[in-house]
Amino acid sequence: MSNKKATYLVVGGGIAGVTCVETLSILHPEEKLVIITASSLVKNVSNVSFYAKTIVKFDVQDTEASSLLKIHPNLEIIYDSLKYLDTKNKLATTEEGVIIKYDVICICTGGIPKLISDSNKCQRILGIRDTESVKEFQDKLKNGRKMLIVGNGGIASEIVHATRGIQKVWVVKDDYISATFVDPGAAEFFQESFRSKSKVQKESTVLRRHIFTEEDTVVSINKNLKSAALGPDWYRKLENIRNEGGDLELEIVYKVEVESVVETENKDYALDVKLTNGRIIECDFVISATGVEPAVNFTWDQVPNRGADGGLAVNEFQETSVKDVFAAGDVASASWQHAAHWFQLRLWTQARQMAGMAAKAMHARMTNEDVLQDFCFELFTHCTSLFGYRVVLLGKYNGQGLGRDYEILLRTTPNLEYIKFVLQNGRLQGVILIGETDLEEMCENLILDQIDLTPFGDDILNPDIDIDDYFD
Ligand SMILES: Cc1cc2nc3c(=O)[nH]c(=O)nc-3n(C[C@H](O)[C@H](O)[C@H](O)COP(=O)(O)OP(=O)(O)OC[C@H]3O[C@@H](n4cnc5c(N)ncnc54)[C@H](O)[C@@H]3O)c2cc1C
Ligand SMILES: NC(=O)C1=CN([C@@H]2O[C@H](COP(=O)(O)OP(=O)(O)OC[C@H]3O[C@@H](n4cnc5c(N)ncnc54)[C@H](OP(=O)(O)O)[C@@H]3O)[C@@H](O)[C@H]2O)C=CC1
Repeated sequence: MSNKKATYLVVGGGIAGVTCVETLSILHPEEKLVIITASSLVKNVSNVSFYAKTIVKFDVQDTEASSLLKIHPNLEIIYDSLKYLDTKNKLATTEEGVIIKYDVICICTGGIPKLISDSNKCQRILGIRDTESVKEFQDKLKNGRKMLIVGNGGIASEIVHATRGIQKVWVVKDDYISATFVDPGAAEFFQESFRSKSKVQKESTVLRRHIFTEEDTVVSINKNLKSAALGPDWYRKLENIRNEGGDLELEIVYKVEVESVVETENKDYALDVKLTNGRIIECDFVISATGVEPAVNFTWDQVPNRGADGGLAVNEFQETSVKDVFAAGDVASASWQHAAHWFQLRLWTQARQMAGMAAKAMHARMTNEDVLQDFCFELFTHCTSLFGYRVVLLGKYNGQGLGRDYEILLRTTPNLEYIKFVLQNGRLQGVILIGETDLEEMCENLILDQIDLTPFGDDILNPDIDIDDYFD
């Protein structure tokens, strides 16, 4: 057992933990900082590019934790896991018995996959989170003939897009695909592109305005780690597996869930998966891409308040209900009063933004300064790629929380672009941009400034009019 002392203690080597260390190394390099990381590889952000003020795209790689020593002269890395936190005496104890006395601490322990209920009984139900789980998936892909994918968010969409040479049954709760990120129209746009496969073929542009009615579906946004979560482009590791067979059939089963998974003996396939509509699907294995739950995997003298999703409830400065205990990334639950166009989704970008905010607030606590919440929490932004297309989501892109009183303006060109504006009282509330639309900056401004767009009518999305000219 050894005792150590640090002004700042950060727990976790994912994007949140590393960002917190990096920000503190700029703000307070002269103070002692300790990071506890369970893995020698930590996450590193590079090639940061700004599409607009708040719309950021970046690459994420694994890097040796020791590389952090170069940026912070007073950093100590402890390769271990946090076991117990005594917040009254400000003592953190690791699995190996190291005790660290800290002044302020930031918990960045991430999340774990939230799997379907039979997963504890069956080895053939996999979740994807880290490099180890992808290796297991790769092995199953090499030998499998048929997989069932359950879930309708980021991971399921990427797996369906990236895997070849294996039969896929995609089971979704909704009546369209990729519901976490897009609306039924965008889902149809993606499916059209699966069908035609030819993305270069330019077809006629369709522009339409849609008044939201009772019949329409409101798309609701939901809700012992060894290494950090994967991120953009992880699925490229799947692309070369079993591609000799070419594309096999993809079947999408809508509006159902998995009721049970039973391992079979002496049958062609190892699993019988029973769906809530009574159908039984035989397959080799199941991918449960059904979301993430916060990883609060250590004990405390006093447990801070939790959010509805089980995460550590944090205020706008990322502080939990226990003084001097901060939290950021997937483990945190954003419990402040959100700005009109922001909400929480567990994403790289938000892990990075929360951790930067936590570091600033921790520094302010140590130096008795005031701090303001960062501007990035004014607007939800997400840049990603789905089914081979660039996707940018801004604000209330699916009308989240807008009730039934909003309009949708759409412009779509099959295989090229899909643009959706969500308007309320003539003002832009959210946007889905699929393809190379070059509209990110204009949309960001229109949402943040809440300009009344009524005078422009449908011209706001007319491809023959350069709308930027209106605002010059
Ligand atoms: C397959 C996949 C693809 C994704 N793709 C994207 C994407 O394209 N775009 C996007 O924006 N987001 C994506 N995400 C989400 C993104 O990866 C997460 O939101 C982000 O990584 C969360 O970062 P974090 O630092 O909070 O958590 P994590 O990355 O989970 O890091 C937590 C770290 O804490 C460590 N830890 C846990 N418990 C302890 C403990 N007790 N003591 C010490 N250390 C501990 C873990 O080992 C880990 O290193 C993806 C996630 C997955 C799983
Ligand atoms: N490109 C990107 O930005 C990517 C981001 N990620 C991130 O990684 C994390 C994990 O990804 P993922 O697992 O796809 O999580 P997501 O939260 O993206 O999606 C989970 C999906 O599973 C559904 N679901 C939840 N429980 C069940 C159930 N019991 N049966 C059937 N469906 C269910 C959810 O529906 P409902 O919402 O109705 O509960 C939702 O459609 C997320 O934070 C995600 O944002 C992952 C991959 C790519």
